[in-house]
Amino acid sequence: MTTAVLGGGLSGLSAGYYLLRRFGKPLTIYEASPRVGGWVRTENRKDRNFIFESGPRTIRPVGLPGANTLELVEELQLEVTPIRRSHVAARNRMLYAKGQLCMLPNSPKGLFGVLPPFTKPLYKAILRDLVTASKKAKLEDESIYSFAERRFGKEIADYAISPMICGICAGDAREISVRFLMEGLFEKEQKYGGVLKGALLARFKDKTVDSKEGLFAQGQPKLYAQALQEKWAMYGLQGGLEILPKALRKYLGERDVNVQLSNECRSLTFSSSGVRMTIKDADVPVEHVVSSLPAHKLAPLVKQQHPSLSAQLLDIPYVDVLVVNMQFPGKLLKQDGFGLLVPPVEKLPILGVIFDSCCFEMGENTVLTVMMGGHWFDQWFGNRPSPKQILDLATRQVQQILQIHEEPKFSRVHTLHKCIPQYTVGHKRRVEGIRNYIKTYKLPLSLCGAAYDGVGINDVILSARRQVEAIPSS
Ligand SMILES: Cc1cc2nc3c(=O)[nH]c(=O)nc-3n(C[C@H](O)[C@H](O)[C@H](O)COP(=O)(O)OP(=O)(O)OC[C@H]3O[C@@H](n4cnc5c(N)ncnc54)[C@H](O)[C@@H]3O)c2cc1C
Ligand SMILES: C=CC1=C(C)c2cc3[nH]c(cc4nc(cc5[nH]c(cc1n2)c(C)c5CCC(=O)O)C(CCC(=O)O)=C4C)c(C)c3C=C
Repeated sequence: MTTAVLGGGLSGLSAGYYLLRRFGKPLTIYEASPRVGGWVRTENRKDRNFIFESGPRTIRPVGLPGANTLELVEELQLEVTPIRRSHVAARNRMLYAKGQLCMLPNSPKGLFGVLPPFTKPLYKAILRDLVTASKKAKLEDESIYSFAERRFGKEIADYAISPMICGICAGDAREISVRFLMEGLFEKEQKYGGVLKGALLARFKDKTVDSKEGLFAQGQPKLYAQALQEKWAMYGLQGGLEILPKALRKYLGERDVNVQLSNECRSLTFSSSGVRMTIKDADVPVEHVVSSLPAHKLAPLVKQQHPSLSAQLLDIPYVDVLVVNMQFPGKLLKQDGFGLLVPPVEKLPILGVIFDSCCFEMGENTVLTVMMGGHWFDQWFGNRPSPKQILDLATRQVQQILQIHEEPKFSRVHTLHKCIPQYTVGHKRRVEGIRNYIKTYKLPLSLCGAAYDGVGINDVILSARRQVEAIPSS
């Protein structure tokens, strides 16, 4: 079978890896930009012993998706930097709320005291779940905010769930589907009438990889077993996360997979014998195409032949994020940790700050990443401020929140346009609709990537694997 992949981000490169394993060659990956990696981008200042990440920096070694990524990392022989559960970056997560830095509880003991910004001990929210009946009419979906408010109260929805959603998709919890992060809990609530019961059941699941999934023929990956044994909370890669797409590209190139950079796909035309891709101005036929493109980028490619599919793809919204990396000489943080999130009820112009130099060894540097915009991009940045204005704003916020009064010595401002999809209420149905359309019209097209089956690195790699495994053999 001749196959091609659209997009050389992590999902597209992973699709290439799994396609090579399943169908062999010929195989070509078409990437519009002059580099691989998509949103994964590292600036490694080896000369000064620090790293700036404009996209992701850590991966969670959790469950089947986590094990799957570790299998790939092992195959590519990459060096990981584990962050164990005992590490300060795993233990200390903060909120900036009500004018102060607040440490989130990191042990069951923390549930019994009154920890600002909360005004009641957190165990009371759990009790509330136990005594609150679920809605009489069964729900198919709802926002994660309304679910949390219903089960645990408004304070939890505002100060725990909403900032968490900012730290995963820069989105507004009032719009994001409960199925995005809490599908299991939501379904158990719908079935049993309570989340706690569901949570208890979920604790027994997912500790080990379910061999029934049939993903790992040789047993669970060694690195995953090590991560479980050593209690990793998350991990990075030595040299930064961009090492992963670069290593995938090298692996594929060494096996004669054609990775064509600066080769944008401009349209797709399907027929009974396969699909014709317009790559730049050339017409390229293949039997099957795997698209890892963001949904809004795939939509125009299919619009002429399949306007309804195109419209459904455009129904998946995206948001813009501003990322400001800053380096300061010396150790300046008063409190180490992973970073802080700002609950949207605070109405501040930032979503949060990541303390990169606490997560990873960066010598005598303080490296911070300030993230802004997301769902609230237009509200704060609709007047398109200059990079200098954005840097000044981020620097003032760092001064105010972290009491760091120096100016950063090195900095970078990135505007990430439409970088993260929003799984708004009804997302699961929308994705089913898109895939049903493809099935009904027997289009030789598979969809993977952040638009559909999860926005994290683990999700996009696993989605590539599952989509490749589901391609019918001709
Ligand atoms: C700020 C930020 C922080 C994040 N932090 C984390 C984190 O800590 N942990 C985590 O697990 N995940 C994190 N993520 C999510 C993670 O980065 C993404 O899920 C992942 O990188 C998405 O990969 P992808 O391949 O699906 O998409 P993309 O990276 O968007 O790749 C798609 C590729 O397709 C190319 N393309 C577009 N149009 C065309 C065309 N017509 N023809 C050919 N090529 C085309 C693009 O140039 C791009 O290279 C973060 C994301 C962001 C934005
Ligand atoms: C502490 C501050 C954080 C900020 C600010 C932040 C911004 C931010 N994050 C994403 C996308 C993702 N982040 C993910 C994981 C993740 N993010 C933070 C913290 C901040 N993120 C933490 C502590 C973690 C690890 C999660 C954990 O251990 O519980 C992920 C992956 C989620 C997964 O399923 O593994 C994504 C995706 C964006 C777009 C963003 C911009 C504001």
